[in-house]
Amino acid sequence: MTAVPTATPLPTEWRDFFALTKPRVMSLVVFTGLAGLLAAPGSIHPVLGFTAILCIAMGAGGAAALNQWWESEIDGKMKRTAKRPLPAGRMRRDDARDFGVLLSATSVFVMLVAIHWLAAVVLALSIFYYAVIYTIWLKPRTPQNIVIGGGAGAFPPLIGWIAVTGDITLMPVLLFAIIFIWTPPHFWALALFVKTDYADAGIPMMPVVRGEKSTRRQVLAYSVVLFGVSLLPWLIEGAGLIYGISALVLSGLFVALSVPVGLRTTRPEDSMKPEKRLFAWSVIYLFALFTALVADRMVLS
Ligand code: HEM
Ligand SMILES: CC(C)=CCC/C(C)=C/CC/C(C)=C/COP(=O)(O)OP(=O)(O)O
Repeated sequence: MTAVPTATPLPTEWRDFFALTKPRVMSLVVFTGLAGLLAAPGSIHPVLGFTAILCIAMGAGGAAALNQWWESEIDGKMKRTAKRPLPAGRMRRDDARDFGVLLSATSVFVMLVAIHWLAAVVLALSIFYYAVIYTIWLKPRTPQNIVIGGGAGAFPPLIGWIAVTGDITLMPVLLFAIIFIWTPPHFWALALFVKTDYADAGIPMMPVVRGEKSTRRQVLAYSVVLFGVSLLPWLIEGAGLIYGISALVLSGLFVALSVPVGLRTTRPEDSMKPEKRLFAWSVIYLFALFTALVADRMVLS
């Protein structure tokens, strides 16, 4: 009897380089970039469209590698991140840096020669924003790191859109705004249940510096603003009814899940369930909202 061949796992080094790109987080980053590209008016040759998305993925992955190169010591102090390739000692720091620089530079270069100069400029800006402005400058200094730094993760739909149209209009700016406003409740929901991790690593995240009560109130406030901002593409008639109704339902649920987070008083015996639920929903929410945007565009055209 012949043995059925089983899939050989990637060699450890390859898996570690892949892990440096934060693949699970970046899947949503790339998805929102794809949604921006598909929702934009006009069309792009599928090969060029694929190239543009590949550039966003490489740029985001390269920036994530640079983020871990810079933070290897801090990552080693937190339970959530201690098993990453650098703090776990499975990779040399210089290799991670070189990998990050190579991916980032290649992504911008290919975007420039194959797609559009403006898409390349905005991609370069977002890599710089995440790797330098957020990681090196803001994150260790201020509890507003997420609010200002959130801009980095909001660029991909804008880049996807520019790849098709070559310019920036109100609609892609609104897509940027949705992710920008979504980021604080997404992250602070998580930070509320890994607060001690950040405190141990000396990172001034909002729950550590301002306390839980203030963070909870801010999560709720941002969620309410997100509700309004997510409806704007529909209100300005940049998207139709499929998007509008989806945004109403999805953002309504976002606010509904933020209420128990926002109004909860802090008691040591409390389980952290509401913030875990909100964090999980934040990820599903963005996938679903951008899917609705694309579905809407497909039906309209
Ligand atoms: C400054 C902005 C952001 C911060 C600080 C942040 C932080 C985090 C952290 C710490 C996690 C936990 C998972 C892990 O350890 O890797 C996480 C998960 C996640 N984030 Fe964010 N995030 C931000 C923005 C974004 C953006 C813009 C996106 C996509 C558009 C995103 C997508 C995700 C996804 C999909 C997960 C779940 C990953 C999983 O299933 O493990 N995040 N985020
Ligand atoms: C195209 C392009 C460059 C996109 C960038 C996308 C981007 C900025 C995503 C931010 C998401 C992210 C992994 C934040 C983690 O914060 P952290 O690094 O503080 O989390 P950690 O504590 O897990 O290291």
